[in-house]
Amino acid sequence: MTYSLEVEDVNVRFRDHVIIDGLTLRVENDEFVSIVGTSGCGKTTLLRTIGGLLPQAQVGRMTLHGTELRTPEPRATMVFQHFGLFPWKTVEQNIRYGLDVQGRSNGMDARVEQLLDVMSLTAARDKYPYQLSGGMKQRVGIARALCLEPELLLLDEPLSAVDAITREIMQREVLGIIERETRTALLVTHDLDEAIIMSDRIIVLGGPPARVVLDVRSPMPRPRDIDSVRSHPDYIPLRSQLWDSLQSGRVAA
Ligand SMILES: Nc1ncnc2c1ncn2[C@@H]1O[C@H](COP(=O)(O)OP(=O)(O)OP(=O)(O)O)[C@@H](O)[C@H]1O
Repeated sequence: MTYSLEVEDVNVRFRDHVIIDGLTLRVENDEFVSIVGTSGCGKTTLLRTIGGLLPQAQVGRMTLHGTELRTPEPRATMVFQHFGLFPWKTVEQNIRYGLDVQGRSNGMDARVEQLLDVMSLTAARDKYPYQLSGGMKQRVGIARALCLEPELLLLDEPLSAVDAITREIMQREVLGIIERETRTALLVTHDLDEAIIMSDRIIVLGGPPARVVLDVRSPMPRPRDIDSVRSHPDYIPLRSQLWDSLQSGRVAA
């Protein structure tokens, strides 16, 4: 088994409040894994720990392709729920930001153009965030993360702040991107349908403290598209299984 990400024995507490207590997680190469769970069970805390954003987290072992992961690194890039765009930078400048910080901008013009094109942002390249819709801002956030060509994409409810129609459009786009770019990805979401549509594997967390209630592999093969997933005979049974696990995680918490 080739694991891309290995996280063993994660422990996080905020003061006396234990949020994660000895959780272990492994993600295979190019696997798209969703983490679902009721509000407050520790999903974002787990993602932030993996992204190196929680210095107080204690982790027995955390590696990406065998190399230790401790602090925020371009190898593991996060896309946040609230975009995190710089209001004074244009779309293109926001996408290039990570490259600029790392001094990697030279020679990356083709990559930036490709992402502008893939994200349907070419016509908006000189616009500022205040001139963009929620869905466009989110595409800029995802393009900025992809521009760094991360080995691991950490997605913290990246589609939660957009309306239902934009959300479905974005789901289709992100699915397409993941299929084309084959990235290992961890997605935190509240949305069971989104988890089923996007994922190779779904982990249901209960808690806090966060613990794995269910770890299930999708019966729907890649390449996936929303319509074929929704009409798949295993869609409803899988959704019921996830829902039951969510309830059991909540009751036992
Ligand atoms: N910086 C912090 N300081 C203190 N407590 C925190 C901090 N961050 C998170 N918590 C607490 O840790 C618990 C888990 O929070 P977390 O954001 O990880 O949950 P979540 O499962 O992502 O929730 P949601 O689905 O509502 O976003 C919550 O009780 C929250 O109040």
